[in-house]
Amino acid sequence: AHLGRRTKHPAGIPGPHAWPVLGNLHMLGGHQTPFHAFTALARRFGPIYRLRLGVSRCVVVSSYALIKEVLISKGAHFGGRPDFIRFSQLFGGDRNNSLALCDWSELQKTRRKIARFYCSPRLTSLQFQQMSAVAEVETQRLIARISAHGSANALHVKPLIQATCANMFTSYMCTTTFSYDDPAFREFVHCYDEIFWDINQGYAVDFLPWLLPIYQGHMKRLQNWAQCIRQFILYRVINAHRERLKLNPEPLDFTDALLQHLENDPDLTWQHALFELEDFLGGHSAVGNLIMLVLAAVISNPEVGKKILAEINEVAPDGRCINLFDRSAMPYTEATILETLRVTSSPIVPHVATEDSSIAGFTIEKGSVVFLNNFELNTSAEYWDHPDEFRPERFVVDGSLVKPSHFIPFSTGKRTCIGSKLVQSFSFATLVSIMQNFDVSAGEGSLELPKACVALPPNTFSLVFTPRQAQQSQPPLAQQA
Ligand code: HEM
Repeated sequence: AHLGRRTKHPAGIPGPHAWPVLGNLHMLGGHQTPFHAFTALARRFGPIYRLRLGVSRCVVVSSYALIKEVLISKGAHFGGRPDFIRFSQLFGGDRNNSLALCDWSELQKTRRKIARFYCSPRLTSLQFQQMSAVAEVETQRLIARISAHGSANALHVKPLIQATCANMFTSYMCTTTFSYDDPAFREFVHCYDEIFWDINQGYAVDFLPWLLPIYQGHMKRLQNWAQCIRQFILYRVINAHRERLKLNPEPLDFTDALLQHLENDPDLTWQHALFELEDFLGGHSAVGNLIMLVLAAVISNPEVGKKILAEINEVAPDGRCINLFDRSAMPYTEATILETLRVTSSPIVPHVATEDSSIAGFTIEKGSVVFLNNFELNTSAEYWDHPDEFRPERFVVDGSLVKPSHFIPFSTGKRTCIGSKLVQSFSFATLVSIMQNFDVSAGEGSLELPKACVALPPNTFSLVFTPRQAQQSQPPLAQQA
């Protein structure tokens, strides 16, 4: 009876009746994901409604017009992040150590500025050339490794793809790479994958902090993964950079720039660089998961794979290695990555009102958590033709890639994703080199794409990689490596 009742909020925002203690938390259960619940509630209460999730006062915004109001026109009022305990556990007890989970501050502005220079290089810049070169080297190492496995058995390829992406990130940002066989590196990559999976799950303890005692084991695991990652970054990346910078203060890469900036600021220490690198290098995990999802989508939609292959053969008829400068000539391949982002619909990290404000004329109190329901934006028939179908061509108009303005997989406004260019570049490079070299087919495990989540569990489906006939005239890459 509670569920159907509309009550009047003092501020007038519509929303369901909230139970004592749980608030509306119980309403998120019984749906495939919390975002399915948000969408179902939007059908009843409209594009803005309020919820109370345990201790948190929340607002859910589901239309493009209102999402823009929160992120752009009133971005300055909604730049905070929620105080979920798990967020702090990952960053040494203080979520403000994290770039993605901290509240807005001057430090955050500066960190974003340094990061943007490296993460969003212009096509004509030296950084872009470096990114392309890194992608080429690392994808060739991946191809060699897959070739060495052979096509007789399915391959649990996720750890390998994650290691490739990790090396792309460490090569580009830290001028360092690691062997696939290095046990500490494998553990580092695995810990990130566990964290990425975990952070993409919703837990009641985020909203009911008194449940913490029964989540102790879970929190300890999170801390241990984060600790393992930081040890690796400290001993295998930062120490060498600090030593080299003492001899030559000219910054060679992102890590140098970060260390120099932080060491010149009396309020900051090199530990800030450690947390920052933890955050940035962790981006590789998102890229690796996305590549796995794109491969699953391509296998499940064979006509999509054929069209990507046609682009590959047109751009590189001689089988040469495709690089990032080829991207503009391969709109369908790019569109396949975008379509995967659309259907999986990675949630926008919740925002928090940092002052009293309003949305759609409704008063929003400081401290309210704002959920931006981009799942609705990505899957509603209001915004897309046949939204349930996997159709990359929706992003290709007259042979060019076109993104509708309501498609914001990396969000928009002042807290927009810093890594979107890295994602699009490295996922493109990995996808085309795999498809250029292998016919990829299903192994074991379901290839169904998750909804409202861009993460797959660390132990997920395997795939079969059969070398393409066309490549057989060239020396096998496994022998070249
Ligand atoms: C599949 C890949 C990825 C997707 C779909 C994605 C999407 C997003 C989204 C939706 C946000 C929230 C923006 C907001 O709150 O308004 C975000 C934030 C962020 N992303 Fe990504 N991201 C991806 C990969 C990456 C990578 C590779 C990096 C690494 C460099 C990265 C770095 C960040 C950072 C630092 C933030 C926080 C920015 C801030 O709060 O100021 N992301 N991302």
